[in-house]
Amino acid sequence: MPRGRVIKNYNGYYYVDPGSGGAVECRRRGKMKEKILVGDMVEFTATGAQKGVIEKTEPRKNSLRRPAVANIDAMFIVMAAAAPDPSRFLIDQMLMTCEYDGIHPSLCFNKCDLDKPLAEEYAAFYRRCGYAAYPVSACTGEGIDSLKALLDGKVTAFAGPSGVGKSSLLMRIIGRELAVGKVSDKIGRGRHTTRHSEIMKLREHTYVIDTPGFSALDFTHLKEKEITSLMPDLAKYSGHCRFSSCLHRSEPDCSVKQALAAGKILRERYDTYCKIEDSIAERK
Ligand SMILES: Nc1nc2c(ncn2[C@@H]2O[C@H](COP(=O)(O)OP(=O)(O)OP(=O)(O)O)[C@@H](O)[C@H]2O)c(=O)[nH]1
Ligand SMILES: [Zn+2]
Repeated sequence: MPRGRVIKNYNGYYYVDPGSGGAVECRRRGKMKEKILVGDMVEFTATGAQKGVIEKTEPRKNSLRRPAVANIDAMFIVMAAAAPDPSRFLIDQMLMTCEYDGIHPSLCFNKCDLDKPLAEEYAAFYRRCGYAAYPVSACTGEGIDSLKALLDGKVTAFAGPSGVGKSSLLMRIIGRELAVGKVSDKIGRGRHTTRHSEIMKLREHTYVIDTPGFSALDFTHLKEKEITSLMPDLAKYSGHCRFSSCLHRSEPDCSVKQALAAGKILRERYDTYCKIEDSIAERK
């Protein structure tokens, strides 16, 4: 049975990319119970020229909750070096949201043409926390080629707050390379149009996804212990405290506090942890 990747879900149709020959417009088999997400690998029966019926979805390796997309190989959180100014707390929350969905993201600091030293500083900071980070400029094209090289053979999602230049960046990346999908349509869409997650095919085996509506999780429903598990740089130390119930605040022999004092955990990251831990405690 032919298989392919769902690249778009629109008006009850699923558009499935079988790898070559263009997208196949599919309905789902009525008796199918499972939800079909953009990004899912599916098996389908061909029913006509570029038409088919999805019979089955294959197991997912991961999925984002909002927007619901499956099987992401890589994810970039896009922030601007300036205009709007980056907020470490927001960046941390977005990173943690990806980790919660089982995706270890990377970062792009766009608009590096506005403040190169700041973009570099932010990137260096997050590299120290264990995240790949790249200063780029959608305007001047700086850093775009190295970013493009990272996309090869993967499905890469881009997420970020409004105004950071995510659309401009995607436009730069996709440029003339686009093989499938109507990107000018997509990128040119007005601010008030509902945006769907849609996978854009750059070349064989290489796809990018815009993730409109991606926003930070509400962490207050998590257990305090889960918070460190979403921060790999803290998680590395959190299992070694004297008390297994340690919240890494004022407890004695806390290995997180020791790592903080030794500069192995960065102060701003610990501050994020405390801020979220406080919000959980307040909610109780
Ligand atoms: N200086 C500079 N400005 C940029 C760059 N990239 C984008 N911009 C500008 O930033 C503004 C926002 O860019 P968009 O691409 O619309 O940003 P977005 O993140 O897609 O925003 P939403 O559509 O609201 O999600 C526009 O005025 C762009 O011209 C860049 O690399 N440098
Ligand atoms: Zn501790």
